[in-house]
Amino acid sequence: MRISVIGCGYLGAVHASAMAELGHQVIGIDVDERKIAALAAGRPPFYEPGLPEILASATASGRLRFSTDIADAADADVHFLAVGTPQVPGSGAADLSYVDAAFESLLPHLGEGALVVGKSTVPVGTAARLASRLRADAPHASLAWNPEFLREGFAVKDTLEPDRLVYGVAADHAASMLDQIYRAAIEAGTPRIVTDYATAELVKVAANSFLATKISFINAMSEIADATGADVTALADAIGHDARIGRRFLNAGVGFGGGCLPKDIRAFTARADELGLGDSLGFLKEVDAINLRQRQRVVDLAIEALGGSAFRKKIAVLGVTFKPESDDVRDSPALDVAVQLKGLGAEVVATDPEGLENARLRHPQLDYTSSTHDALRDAELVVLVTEWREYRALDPEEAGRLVAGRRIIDGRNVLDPVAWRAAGWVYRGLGRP
Ligand SMILES: NC(=O)C1=CN([C@@H]2O[C@H](COP(=O)(O)OP(=O)(O)OC[C@H]3O[C@@H](n4cnc5c(N)ncnc54)[C@H](O)[C@@H]3O)[C@@H](O)[C@H]2O)C=CC1
Ligand SMILES: O=C(O)[C@H]1O[C@H](OP(=O)(O)OP(=O)(O)OC[C@H]2O[C@@H](n3ccc(=O)[nH]c3=O)[C@H](O)[C@@H]2O)[C@H](O)[C@@H](O)[C@@H]1O
Repeated sequence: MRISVIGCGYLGAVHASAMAELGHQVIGIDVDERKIAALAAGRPPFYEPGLPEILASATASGRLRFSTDIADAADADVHFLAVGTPQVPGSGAADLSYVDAAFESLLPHLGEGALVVGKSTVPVGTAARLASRLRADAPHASLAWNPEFLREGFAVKDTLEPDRLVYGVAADHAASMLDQIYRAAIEAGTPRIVTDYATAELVKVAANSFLATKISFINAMSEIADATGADVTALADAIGHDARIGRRFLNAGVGFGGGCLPKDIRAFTARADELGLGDSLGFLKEVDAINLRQRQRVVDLAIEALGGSAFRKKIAVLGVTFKPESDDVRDSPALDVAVQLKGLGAEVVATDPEGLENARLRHPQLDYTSSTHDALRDAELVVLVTEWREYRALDPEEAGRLVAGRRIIDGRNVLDPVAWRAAGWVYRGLGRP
């Protein structure tokens, strides 16, 4: 199939490369010239394990090209829309201006029988609106909504071997075209749900809302655990053995961040409000509030560990990205904690294996180092906020020789409290006695 992918960010660059890996002829389009130049040269503009390999092989084979000119997408049979849908500043609603602009720019280039496939996460009702636009101005083309469930850090595997495929379609031929694209996954047994536009749009935000709720649930339990001396990690293990609950996504800590979960639950709530159904999703506001409270809890624990004030104290912040195996710092709890501590007068030194470039752009006021040792050296407090493997593997004795005070806040509950305390550290996790 000839495919275009419009928007080559975290989602689109991986999707374009993975589609070429499957043997399709792909063109990636983006308005960002630097991004396109890097991708065309076979260099991913962000960190994603596995992407360099498939991008390099696909660009070298000629199956994958990139352009900033949407007219270069005109030959494609299928056009994936993968542009951003960020939060409107000051409101929870999704900003659809990028989707609308990309869609409008594509309209004049749609060939006979072309299929436009939405991948971006959008408020329910968006696909129906774009479909009616197609009927008016490009009736020879049609629309499908095919939400994406990939996780950063596992994006290549999740794209090539998804848990499920969801197609929101208005006609059978759209589903057949998508089947041709995803033939390899379908033949490998990937479940495929063919449904209407509204359901497909809702599946995506419902999935992210459920995941966010699961995390906030366990974080609420961690607050109760802290107040009662219980251990939230043992609690998660115990309830997680019940297959109906499941242990995954029950890790208490500084909470969820990133370019998706936080904005998606807010956009879903805003859409429900528009539909007059605000009460139905009222609990998502609580999910959001619990999540933001976790960041404050980490800051409060830090102050407490420092005897009541962070002023002029050196604090090593381990991690700036919203999760390991990604360089993404969008709505990162780790960076939020670092910024708050800096605001309280602390001398914050943040470190991260992959996220420093993005963090510097967003928060130039912080001090950064790429060396974990330099961050730890003479610190009076260590705050672990992103559980990169190298931080999980820190040796308490070795780290203890670098710091000025053996105090650590484990914002991800990933260290062994017994080992750290045995090495003389004051250890605090969230919901761990
Ligand atoms: N990042 C992720 O893990 C996932 C993201 N999503 C959804 O996918 C969408 C994209 O997310 P990300 O890739 O993370 O965002 P991103 O911000 O990394 O990428 C969006 C890209 O679209 C480009 N763009 C904006 N307007 C354009 C236009 N008119 N024409 C061509 N390109 C244009 C931007 O330059 C940027 O490179 C969002 O709706 C997000 O919720 C869904 C699943 C996973
Ligand atoms: O719509 C999206 O963009 C994507 O959002 C999430 O993927 P992602 O944001 O890459 O990261 P997750 O692995 O879901 O983690 C999200 C956040 O939750 C936090 N988290 C995760 C699990 C957990 O138990 N506890 C916890 O605090 C992570 O640290 C991270 O900050 C979903 O998992 C994907 O299925 C979805 O496609």
